[in-house]
Amino acid sequence: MMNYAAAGHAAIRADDLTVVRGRRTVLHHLRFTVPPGQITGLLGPSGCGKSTLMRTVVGTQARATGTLDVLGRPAGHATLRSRVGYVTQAPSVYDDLTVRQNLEYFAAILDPGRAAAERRHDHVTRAIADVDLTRHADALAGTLSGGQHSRVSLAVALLGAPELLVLDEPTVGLDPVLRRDLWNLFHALAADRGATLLISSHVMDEAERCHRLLLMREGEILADDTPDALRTRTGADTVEAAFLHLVDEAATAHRTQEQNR
Ligand SMILES: Nc1ncnc2c1ncn2[C@@H]1O[C@H](COP(=O)(O)OP(=O)(O)OP(=O)(O)O)[C@@H](O)[C@H]1O
Repeated sequence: MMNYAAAGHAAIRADDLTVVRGRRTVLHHLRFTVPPGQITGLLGPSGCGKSTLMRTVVGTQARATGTLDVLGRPAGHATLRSRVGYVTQAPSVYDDLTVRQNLEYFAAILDPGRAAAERRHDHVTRAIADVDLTRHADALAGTLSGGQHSRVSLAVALLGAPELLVLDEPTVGLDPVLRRDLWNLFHALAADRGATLLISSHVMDEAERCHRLLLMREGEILADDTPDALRTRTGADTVEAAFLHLVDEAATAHRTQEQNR
């Protein structure tokens, strides 16, 4: 896993990325990079295009134009399947299987065949331990609490030790203790395994926990920077205040442009 990060390439590189859904252009000519081995937060209000961008990164979004390279390959390339883990907002965990059975099921899809049985067993055991569900490994997923349930989805994404983890609002609905524990896990994955994490949230205080931020609004990227640099640049105390400052700045620039036409 460390090789890609060590080579110093961007984990994700977008240039002129545009995505159309239905009749609407949802992402407009995006250009950004996501560095390897770090946590990049994708933040912005509901409906700004975060999930669409994540779907495009993992290759499940149709009608994307421009360039989008993921771990050095075009997004959605077959070889990325085991290198990218993805947790959606609507996780696909089977409630009538135990935690371990769920993981075994997905591990068998990812790494099939009898010869891989031992490796699969190790990956499953490790993924369950990573999300701190070892004590619940034999519980039916349907009997778990909301927080435990979302950690099963995360464990599925961790199978096979992916180099890039794309997590769509992983902490939504979790209590503060679980949120903190999950963020600690995200940091450990980046620091100890060199994983790259792209994590969306519309909770601005989570921004402070990221190494870098992509701030989005209405399908555009308002800023691509570190939390510190954003606060310094805008003279704001918090990332939330910095975001609001950038929104106002963009609105003023837009009005000026319109007037000069
Ligand atoms: N299937 C679709 N057809 C047309 N437009 C869509 C479709 N799905 C989403 N959209 C639109 O695309 C825009 C971006 O949606 P997206 O789900 O990416 O936003 P988001 O930032 O992830 O929102 P949230 O934080 O609420 O999940 C929204 O305006 C939404 O209405």
